[in-house]
Formats: sequence, C-alpha cells, structure tokens
Amino acid sequence: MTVSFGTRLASELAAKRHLCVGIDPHAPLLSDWGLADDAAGAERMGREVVAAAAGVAACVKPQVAFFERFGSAGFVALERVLADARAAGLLVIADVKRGDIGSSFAAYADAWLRPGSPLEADAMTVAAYQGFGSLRGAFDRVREDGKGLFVLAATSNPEARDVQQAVRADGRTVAQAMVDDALACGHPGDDHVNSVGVVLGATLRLEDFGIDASAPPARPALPVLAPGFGFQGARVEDAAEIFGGFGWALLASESRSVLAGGPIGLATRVRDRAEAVATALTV
Ligand SMILES: O=c1ccn([C@@H]2O[C@H](COP(=O)(O)O)[C@@H](O)[C@H]2O)c(=O)[nH]1
Repeated sequence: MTVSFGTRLASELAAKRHLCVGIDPHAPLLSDWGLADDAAGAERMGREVVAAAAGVAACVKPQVAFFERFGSAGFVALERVLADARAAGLLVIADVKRGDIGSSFAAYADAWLRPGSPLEADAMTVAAYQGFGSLRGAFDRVREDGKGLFVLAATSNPEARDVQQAVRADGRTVAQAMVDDALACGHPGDDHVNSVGVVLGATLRLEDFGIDASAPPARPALPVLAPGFGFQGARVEDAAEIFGGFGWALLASESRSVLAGGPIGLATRVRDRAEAVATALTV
C-alpha cells in the first residue's frame, strides 16, 4: 500500500511544521524582487521560495493562476518549481481549485495528482459545488497513489458566505457538509491525519458557517489549509484561538506577507513565520 498523504502530512506536523508558504508571483511582487513580470520571473521567485521553505515549512502552495497567466511558458516554469520542491522534500499543494462533472474532474486529478505527470503535486485544492460525488475521480488518486485533497469549505473571501453559509435540506450549512464529507473520504492508512481535508479561511468566524471548532479533533484529524494569515489580516499568533480543535492538523498559509520585501531576508521571514505558528499551536 502506498504511504498516504495524511501520513506524510502527519510527519510534518509532528515535527511542528505547520507553515504553508504560498507561491503567488503577483506582478507588483515580481517588481519588488527586481524580476520581470513573465514566466522566467515567476520561476525564479518560485524556486527561491522553495529553497527558503525547505526543512522549515511543511509545504509550499503555488497559486497556479499566477503561472497560468503566462500560458505554456508559465506551466513550464511551474513544472520546474514543482520539481525543485519534490527534490527538497517539501509537500506541494497545487492551489488550482478545480471542480467539474465527474469525467472532466478526473482529468484534472490526472493532471495534478497522477504520479509522473509533469505537474504532479502531493495534493490539490478542489471545489465540490457540483456535488461532493463529482470529486470521485480523485478518490482513486488518494487511495492508490497517496495523494491529498483540500476541499473548499469556508473560504476567506467575503463574497463566499452567500453560498457557504447557506443551509441545506438536511439542516447543515454547505460549509459543514464539506467538512463532514471530507472527513468521510481518505486513505485506509490514515491513522493520525486524514488525506482529504478542507480549506477554512483564517479571517472568518467559523461559527458563522455552522462549523464548531470547539469539538476535539477527530481521529484521523481533518487537515485544514488556512489561507488568510498575513496580508489578509489574520495573525498566526492567534491560530489556536481561531481554529480550536482544528489546530492539531492546521496548515497556516501566507503568501504576500512572506514574499513582500524581495529575496533578501526571505529565509528569515519564512523561519519567523514558521516559529510563530509552531509556538501558537503548541499546547
Ligand atoms: O479561501 C481562500 C482560499 C484560497 N486562497 C488563496 O490563498 C492565497 C492567499 O494569499 P495571501 O497573499 O496570503 O493573501 C492566494 O493564493 C489565494 O488564492 C485564499 O486566499 N482564500
């Protein structure tokens, strides 16, 4: 049996690595770094982030949109960043937020999770708004190839609450149903951490989404990818307070706040954020 994504993530968390460094080559950031707003600039930033994050952060999260905007050259750049991350032993979460009818979604899973694919990552972000079952094409990748999924549940953008706070016919919010459904999927080898997790924004009050963060962690624990720290306003120092029982398997994600300021001092910024979140989540 393949080693599950949940097992690999559990090792990172056991080593108190809870930081996820986002790789978001925004045009103004590339300019700050003295790089051109092109695929070569995005590649250079991505590879420097990987070098700074290796051994310090649990994972990196390339925001694929910032590579995709350069077309095929952007994908080649991303492939090189992914190869570096794999070689550095970092987990990679491709932030692609894919979702579609089952047959098309399976092709997305093939692109981002199939072993040997040029864009292979360890996990990808997915949207289940066409029904949780539409993600089934990725479940084989989870169970057979040891890959992971992060399902959008309560996202950090303010517009999302119209959809995610809506109450379904079964009385649960859409967000809570995503949490429940994610926990029900996974890999048979997931002992401590589930291979399928959710995205919960750090800027939110989870109770507004019908999510009870005070409950003790499930076993295996639901991994939570939490963007919204740093630039969007949440503080990693408050991670335990915000996420309660979800803190056990929390990945606190920061992109712009770590990338701003250029390559000089990048390693120190990554280390500082990694230490701050580890301290916040140490009970
Ligand atoms: O709810 C969500 C889901 C994903 N994101 C993504 O995370 C990063 C956040 O970047 P920062 O610079 O740290 O704000 C970005 O790639 C978003 O697309 C999110 O922000 N919220």
